Amino acid sequence: MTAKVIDGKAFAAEVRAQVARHVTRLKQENGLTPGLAVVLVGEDPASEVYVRNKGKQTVECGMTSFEHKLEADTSEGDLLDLIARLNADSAVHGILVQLPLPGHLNSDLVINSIDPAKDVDGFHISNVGLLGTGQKSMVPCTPLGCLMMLRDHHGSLSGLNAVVVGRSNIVGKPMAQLLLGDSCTVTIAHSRTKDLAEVCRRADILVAAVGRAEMIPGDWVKPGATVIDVGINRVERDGKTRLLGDVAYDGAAAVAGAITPVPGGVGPMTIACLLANTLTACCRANGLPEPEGLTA
Ligand SMILES: NC(=O)C1=CN([C@@H]2O[C@H](COP(=O)(O)OP(=O)(O)OC[C@H]3O[C@@H](n4cnc5c(N)ncnc54)[C@H](OP(=O)(O)O)[C@@H]3O)[C@@H](O)[C@H]2O)C=CC1
Ligand SMILES: Nc1nc(=O)c2c([nH]1)NC[C@@H]1CN(c3ccc(C(=O)N[C@@H](CCC(=O)O)C(=O)O)cc3)C=[N+]21
Repeated sequence: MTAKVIDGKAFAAEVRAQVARHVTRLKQENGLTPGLAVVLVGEDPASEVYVRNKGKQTVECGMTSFEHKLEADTSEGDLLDLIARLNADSAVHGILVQLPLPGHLNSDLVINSIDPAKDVDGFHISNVGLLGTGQKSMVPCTPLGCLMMLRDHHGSLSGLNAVVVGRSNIVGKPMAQLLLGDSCTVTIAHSRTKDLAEVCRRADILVAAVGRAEMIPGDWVKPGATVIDVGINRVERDGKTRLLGDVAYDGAAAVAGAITPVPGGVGPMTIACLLANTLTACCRANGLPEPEGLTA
């Protein structure tokens, strides 16, 4: 079997077009322009590329982008002051603080200082709790993008065996919650999991969010399974920097039913979902109906 390639780049372009249509209507009918503030502390080349892409796509969707680049040695107090100003700013509907933060900053404290209604990453403890109890929340962008692609491919996910490799707060855990919400039988695997190969082979849906280039070989994939590769690993090969997923793509694509590539899979969907969340936050803040199909 040769897997169907799930084209995250094309899917993301559709999501952004949908967001842009809603933004046009919000402007015309309600005089509102959704605004997204991105805060980057310190210099990390990969983060800067990501932040620049986000800013560009935010503007292309008709929204306002506010970028705040702070020195690596910014104090926690100064960062919390900035977040307080963004919380109070009615032109800002979404706030994203790029992670990881430099070591001297307490990221839990920083994230939990964001107004949960503006927490478009869905990392605030209130949003985590709401998601875990099946209540309306802000849903983390990467897992939301994965869920959209899975629903599109499968229709219903009910009763499928899903294995999520990785248990981080930003990908693995919220991904597992969303899959459970769609009635999958969910296993969360991690670095202490015994016989990971065997666990993976049971998966109808295999989500890899580890951060180790090509650690999941093709023979861990159940024939016909859907493989979602969240990993973004920069690797030097033949003197060039290449982007590799957590899954050994060629081997997995030979047995899977469907697979997301890296690049061009989950990454573009993450940014599209960030814009969708900003639109959703703007609608909620103004008591307007939420856009359909753009939330979990
Ligand atoms: N495409 C996108 O939009 C995004 C991509 N990413 C990428 O996804 C990947 C994961 O990110 P993130 O969740 O933040 O990473 P973290 O480092 O926070 O978490 C990695 C997880 O993988 C587990 N793990 C590590 N080694 C193994 C192993 N040998 N076997 C099984 N599990 C293992 C860890 O287990 P333990 O808890 O036991 O240590 C941990 O739970 C990275 O490549 C990152 O760049 C991240 C965010 C967005
Ligand atoms: N508060 C916070 N929220 C995040 O969502 C967040 C974060 N911090 N820190 C870093 C990770 C990583 N992440 C990516 C998003 C898009 C691509 C992406 O668009 N990738 C392209 C390739 C881009 C390239 O060429 O480098 C692709 O996969 O096709 C990658 C990675 C979001 N993260």
